[in-house]
Amino acid sequence: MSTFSFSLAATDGRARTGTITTPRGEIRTPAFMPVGTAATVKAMLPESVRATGADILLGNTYHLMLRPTAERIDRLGGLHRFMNWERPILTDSGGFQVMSLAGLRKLTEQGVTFKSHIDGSKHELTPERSMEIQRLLGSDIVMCFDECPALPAEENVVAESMRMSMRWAARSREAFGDRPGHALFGIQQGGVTEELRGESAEALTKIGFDGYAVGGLAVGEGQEAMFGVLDYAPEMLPQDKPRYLMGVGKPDDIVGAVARGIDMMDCVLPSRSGRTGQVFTRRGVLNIKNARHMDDPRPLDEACSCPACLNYSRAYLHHVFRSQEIISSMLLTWHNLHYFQEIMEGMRGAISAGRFEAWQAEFHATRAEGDI
Ligand SMILES: Nc1nc2cc3nc(NCCc4ccc(CCO)cc4)[nH]c3cc2c(=O)[nH]1
Ligand SMILES: [Zn+2]
Repeated sequence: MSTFSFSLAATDGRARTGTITTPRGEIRTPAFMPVGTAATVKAMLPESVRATGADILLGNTYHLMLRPTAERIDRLGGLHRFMNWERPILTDSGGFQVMSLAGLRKLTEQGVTFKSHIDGSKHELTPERSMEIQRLLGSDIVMCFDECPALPAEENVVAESMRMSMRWAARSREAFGDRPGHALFGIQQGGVTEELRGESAEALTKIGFDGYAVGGLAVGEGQEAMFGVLDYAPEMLPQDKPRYLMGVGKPDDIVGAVARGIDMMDCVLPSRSGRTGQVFTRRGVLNIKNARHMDDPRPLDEACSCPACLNYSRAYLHHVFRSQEIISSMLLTWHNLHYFQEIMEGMRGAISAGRFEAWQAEFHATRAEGDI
């Protein structure tokens, strides 16, 4: 079947569970997307990413346009072939990464020009160019080209930025064209101001998209302010389309977002923190570099079935981390991604069974404070 569709299976309060069907496979929601920025989920083989339970991963327009370029990936058969991941890929549109990574940026109504953080070469991103890059990559879910204002920002600055992003959303939609089996997602902006979030949701719904992201969050506002926006923003978006919260987050951010109606999320946290020794478990967070693990024969998490927990002790993981051995990044990343997917699977089951409240209570109860 060469179409893209979303079907809701059950709801429990504001939480939802369902399936996104794409020509490259199904995505079970709520879904967590591992981040594969430079055509790899760092320290993981694609088959290992799949083994953690991921149905879809995220790629980045900004990084791939700079190196190896979208044209080269297209000539080599597209991003799926290039990175040996044949399941769905969502690509971010580049604007956010330009503002957080590139040098010498110039932002106009047309788009943004910038210098590569890799070699200083000059580049331009516009809604039209971002759509072309994501088409060359072969992305299954394409994100509109938007502008995410850095916080803190005055409300009038947020309003003007949001309105430009809405004009760019229309240009993105126009440039995307008609591509059966491929989806284009709009991105809601508006900071932490309910009226602006409503104006953005109205503008996007009028243009019409296959899914809708809540953008402009996880930019330093903190969990309380983020949840405050999520208390109203997701439900401003069409209820029959997937709702994607960009850049989130810690386990308790993810659970709180699903409880407020979010269907998809992505975050570098499990992979990036795995490389710094930070391990997420159902009883809280530990850092394997701490000397207290040096003689500990226990696994990271007695209840975890990932390869790190089945076959290695904390003592070993402490040793290879301290020794800066490559296997350290492999095992800790695998464990963290496995744990994040286990949270998603737990929520999908709980929402289906109408017991999400109880599941949330259990999730919060088992998280000890401090050392575990
Ligand atoms: N197109 C688009 N993309 C986005 C990506 C985002 N990513 C975030 N937050 C990521 C925050 C984040 C950054 C680093 C780490 C690792 C810490 O060790 C964790 C979270 N917010 C975001 C907002 C947008 C947005 O409006 N538009
Ligand atoms: Zn594990």
